[in-house]
Amino acid sequence: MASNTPVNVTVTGAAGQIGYALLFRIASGQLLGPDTPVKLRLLEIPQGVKAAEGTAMELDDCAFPLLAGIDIFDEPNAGFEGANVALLVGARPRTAGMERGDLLSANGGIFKPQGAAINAGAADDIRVLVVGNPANTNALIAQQHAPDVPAERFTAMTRLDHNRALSQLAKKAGVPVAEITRLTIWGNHSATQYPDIFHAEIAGRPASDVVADQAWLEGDFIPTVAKRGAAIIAARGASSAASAANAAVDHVFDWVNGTPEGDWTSAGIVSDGSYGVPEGLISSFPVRSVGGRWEIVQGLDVDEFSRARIDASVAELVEERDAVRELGLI
Ligand SMILES: NC(=O)C1=CN([C@@H]2O[C@H](COP(=O)(O)OP(=O)(O)OC[C@H]3O[C@@H](n4cnc5c(N)ncnc54)[C@H](O)[C@@H]3O)[C@@H](O)[C@H]2O)C=CC1
Ligand SMILES: O=C([O-])CC(=O)C(=O)O
Repeated sequence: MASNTPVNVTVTGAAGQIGYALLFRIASGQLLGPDTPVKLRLLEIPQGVKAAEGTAMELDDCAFPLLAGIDIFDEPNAGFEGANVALLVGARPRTAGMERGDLLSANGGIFKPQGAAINAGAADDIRVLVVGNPANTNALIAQQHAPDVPAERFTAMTRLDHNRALSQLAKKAGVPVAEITRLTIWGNHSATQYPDIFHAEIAGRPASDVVADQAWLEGDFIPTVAKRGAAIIAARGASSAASAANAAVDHVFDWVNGTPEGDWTSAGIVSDGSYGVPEGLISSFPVRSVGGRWEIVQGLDVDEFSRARIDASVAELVEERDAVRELGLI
């Protein structure tokens, strides 16, 4: 994507806590690389515009050489006009005691008009990352309302789960994060997600040999990663923000620039039926980014232990899809 023409990056929920952690990193060049100028298009609800203006003032004050402009909108058609990258962050965050299912109707309505606006006015090469929860199903709603945009351009963020899993496994194995490859998050960005270490490698050796601790895997690793969002809320009194922004940067950077040779990452992408995930659902898979497109890593053995966990998370995605269908959101 490197060129002198600025890339239009639309960020919804720009005045929120993830927005505040994200915008400065985009403007500094971390989203698209150090040679790509960006124009920011901040989309907020009317009550959020003033705070977004304040953030825009601070962005100005950073004098980022790659920041070619900032515009602020309170209407989706204007916000997504000409967008090359859209980060759909704006949504209602989960508060203590609330499960993602509760959020479906509160947030579903936001993503229908945003999908339609992307369909109407975004650039031909638009890439969409949905961060706002429930991310997979919100991405599905937006995608369903953008029939002229290739479905593969709509993705949901499970990179934060992936990074959390990397960090937990690195701690257990006593190795730097950089030595771990081929981890996978399967399914939904929710407590049913399945962080899978059975294909992961630690310095080139199977992670399950290096760790070889089934009790830790089942009783510690999987629940720690899957419930990390709730643990952060309990500790911080607010949901993950800087780590979520970091994961969004990682996701888009890899999508545009490719995943490292020999490794893969995790992203919620539209299923083509691989690994028994019903076609059309937006589910997390092991993915490589090649030539600017996500590809599902094929041919991995899925044993009974993994199969049951993938199936449980996918079943939740099916339930969410059916629920938003009933609400008339897709
Ligand atoms: N996928 C993931 O890994 C993660 C997802 N999240 C989710 O990200 C979302 C945002 O989180 P925070 O920034 O902490 O929330 P926040 O409440 O601090 O900010 C949300 C912002 O979105 C704005 N907004 C609401 N509706 C909008 C609309 N229709 N158009 C444009 N802007 C709109 C609000 O005015 C607010 O400024 C939440 O849904 C949260 O659950 C959070 C962490 C990780
Ligand atoms: O759990 C939440 O509500 C926020 C979130 O998605 C996460 O931190 O993974």
